Amino acid sequence: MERQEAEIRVQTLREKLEEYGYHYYVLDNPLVTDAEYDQLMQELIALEGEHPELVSEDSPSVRVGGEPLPFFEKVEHQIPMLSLGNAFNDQELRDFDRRVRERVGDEVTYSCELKIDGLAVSLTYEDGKFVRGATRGDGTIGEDITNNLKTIQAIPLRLKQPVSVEVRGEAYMPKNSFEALNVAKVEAGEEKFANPRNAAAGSLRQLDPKIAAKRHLSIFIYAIGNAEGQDLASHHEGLAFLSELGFKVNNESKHCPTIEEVIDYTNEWLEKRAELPYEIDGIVIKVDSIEQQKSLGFTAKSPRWATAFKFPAEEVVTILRDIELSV
Ligand SMILES: CC(C)(CNC(=O)c1ccc(Oc2ccccc2)cc1)c1ccc2c(N)nc(N)nc2n1
Repeated sequence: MERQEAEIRVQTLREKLEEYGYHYYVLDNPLVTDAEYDQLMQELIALEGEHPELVSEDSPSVRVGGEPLPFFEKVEHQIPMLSLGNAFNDQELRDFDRRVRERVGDEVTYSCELKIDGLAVSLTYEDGKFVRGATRGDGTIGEDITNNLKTIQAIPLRLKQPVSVEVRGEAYMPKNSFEALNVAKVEAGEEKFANPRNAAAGSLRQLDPKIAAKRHLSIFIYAIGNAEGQDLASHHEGLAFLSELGFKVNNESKHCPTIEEVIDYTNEWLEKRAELPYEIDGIVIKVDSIEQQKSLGFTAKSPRWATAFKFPAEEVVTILRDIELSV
C-alpha cells in the first residue's frame, strides 16, 4: 500500500478503534465483536510497522505496550492527592454529619460513591491529550507510570473536548480477570495474588508495559484535581462533566439529601457488593456543594467535606454469612 493510501487507512482505523474502544470499555456496551476489534487493531499495528512515520503517541496501538523502562521517574502532583478520613459505623457517620452542619449549617446534601478497592492514580491531559499518569505515592510525590496506564483501555488517550485537566481515579482489576490471572499463575507454578487490589498494583508496577497490557485492568474516575478551573457548583455536576469528557465514571453514585439516606446506601451496598464485577472496600461520602466544600476546607491531609465508610474485608463477611446460614 503506498504512503498516501496508508495514511488515510491509518486515520480511519484510529477513529474506528477509538469509537469502538469507548463503547466497549467505557460504556460497557460493545458495537463490534472482540474479533472485529482485534482484527482492526492488528491491521493498524501492521500498517504502522510498514510506515513508522505514521505512528503517533496517542495511536490506539500504544495500548498493546511499548518498550520496558529501566525504572519509574518520580513525579510531583501539582495538586496533592489527599487521603480520606474513615468512619466504621453509623454513629461515626452521624458524627461526620454533625461536624459538617456545625460549619455550614443544616442545608447540606451528600454525594455517595462506591469506594473501589484498587490503586489511586492521577491522569494529566493537555489540550485533551493524555500526557502523564502517576501513582498516588505519598500524596505529593508519585511514580510516572504513563506507559502502563496507556494500556488500560478505559483510559481515553484523547478527550471528547480539548481541555487541560488533571483527574483522579481508581485503577482496578475486575474479579473475573483476577480469577483468570491466578489460574494462570498456579499453572505457571508462580505465587498467586492475594486479592484484586494487589494484582492491580503489581500489574501497574511492571516496568514492561506489555505485561500490564495483558492484565485487563480498568479504572473509575472520581475527581477533578484542578476543579478550581471549572465553574462547577456541585460534586455530582463534576462527575457528569467527567463523563462528558469520555471518562469511565461509576454509575452507582447517588445523591443523598440526608445522612440517614447515606446510611441506607451503605447498608444497601454492604449487602449487594458480592454481585459487583469488581471489589469495593466501602462507600465514599462527599458534601455535594462545591461552595460548602470550600468553606469546610482540609485538615493536614484530608478534606473535612468527605469521609470513607469502611466495610469489613469481603472474605470475613462471606465466612460470617456461612456461619449464620449453618446455625
Ligand atoms: C475526595 C478525594 C480526597 C479526592 N479529592 C482530592 O484528592 C482533592 C485534592 C485536592 C483538592 O484541593 C486542594 C488543592 C490544593 C491544595 C489542597 C487541596 C481537592 C480534592 C477522594 C479520595 C479518594 C477517593 C476514592 N478512593 N474513591 C472515591 N470515589 N472518591 C475519592 N475521593
